[in-house]
Amino acid sequence: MSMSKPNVLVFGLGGIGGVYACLLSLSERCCVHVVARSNYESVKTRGFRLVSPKLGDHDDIQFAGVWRSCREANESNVQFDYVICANKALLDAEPSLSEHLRPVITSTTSIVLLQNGVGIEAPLHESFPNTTIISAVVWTGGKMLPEKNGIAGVEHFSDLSLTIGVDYRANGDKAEEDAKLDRFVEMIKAGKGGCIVTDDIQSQRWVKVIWNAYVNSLTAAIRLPSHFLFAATPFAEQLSMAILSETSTVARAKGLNIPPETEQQLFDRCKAGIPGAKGYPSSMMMDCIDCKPMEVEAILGTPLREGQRLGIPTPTLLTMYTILKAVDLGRASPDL
Ligand SMILES: NC(=O)C1=CN([C@@H]2O[C@H](COP(=O)(O)OP(=O)(O)OC[C@H]3O[C@@H](n4cnc5c(N)ncnc54)[C@H](OP(=O)(O)O)[C@@H]3O)[C@@H](O)[C@H]2O)C=CC1
Ligand SMILES: CC(C)(CO)C(=O)C(=O)O
Repeated sequence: MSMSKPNVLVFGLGGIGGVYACLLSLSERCCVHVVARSNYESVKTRGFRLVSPKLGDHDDIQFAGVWRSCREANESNVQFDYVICANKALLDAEPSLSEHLRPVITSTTSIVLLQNGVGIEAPLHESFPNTTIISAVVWTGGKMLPEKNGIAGVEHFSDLSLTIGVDYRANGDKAEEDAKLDRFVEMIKAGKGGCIVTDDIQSQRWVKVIWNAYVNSLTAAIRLPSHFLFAATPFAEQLSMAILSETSTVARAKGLNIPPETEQQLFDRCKAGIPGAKGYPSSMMMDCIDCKPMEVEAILGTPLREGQRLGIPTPTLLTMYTILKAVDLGRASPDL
């Protein structure tokens, strides 16, 4: 890696990609390029705007490069030190994430995952065995804004923090991988983003997925925030604990560090809801309402399959997974 400013490519300029592309750009520690899809024309011609209580409001953030695809980004002849994946974690999508990224991955590129879900590193290790994969649990809130005066943008809300670590590759040089992580964390901190660095990113990812398997799946199934579950029937508590306990049991059986109070804490947080709101909404609920692909495989599929592999009964995960896969299929094939 050169000691000049690193080149960063953000793949997916949505809620989270938008916030981190702006944060890194404002840090002035790196050159930020983006691969955008629906907002490509607007970002290319007019720049991007950010609304954030922590980073301030900015109307004209200009990225070093705005590309339609990684292939196009590669044709610019820029070598990327970090490629940040902030698209939805869709493990069954075609083309796969690896296929999208392949043109920009060189021998010095690190991949950074800013995504929910588990089992998302494995296909990348398989495709790019010599590449450092940095994996982050995202606590930041970000949502795409409608265009204002023709300028696309993003709103940052709630936290601005990551729990982040290397998902170490087999036979890799740990010191070298840690140095790549440290350099990335420095850039995020220079941009005023919080980072908690961990040596055990998988345990952290699974704690988050225990929450997502619970809240995201139920709110997507009912297309309403979590308050309506508890208002509808006292059985909602039993269903909640079943999902929380099945996912936690799988994670512990994998040898991960899941504190014993996790299920109760997550249940209490969901039951209490966000002050002044009707419980918790979720990204999967929004995707379901908007008829967009849902992160079913990364949030429910991997825990379900890991449970089956380890001989752990997961009947509730099986139910939620199957129902949401069918909803996803219906969205993808409206004429069926
Ligand atoms: N938003 C949040 O507050 C939080 C999100 N997360 C996680 O972060 C990840 C990102 O979520 P979020 O930012 O909300 O998702 P969004 O749907 O807002 O953004 C994803 C972006 O990726 C773009 N994209 C997808 N495929 C391609 C492609 N082939 N080429 C170019 N761009 C592409 C989409 O483009 P297009 O606009 O065309 O669809 C969209 O702009 C997810 O895993 C989510 O679960 C975690 C915590 C909080
Ligand atoms: C923002 C948050 C934490 C809400 O549960 C989330 O991870 C999601 O919606 O996917």
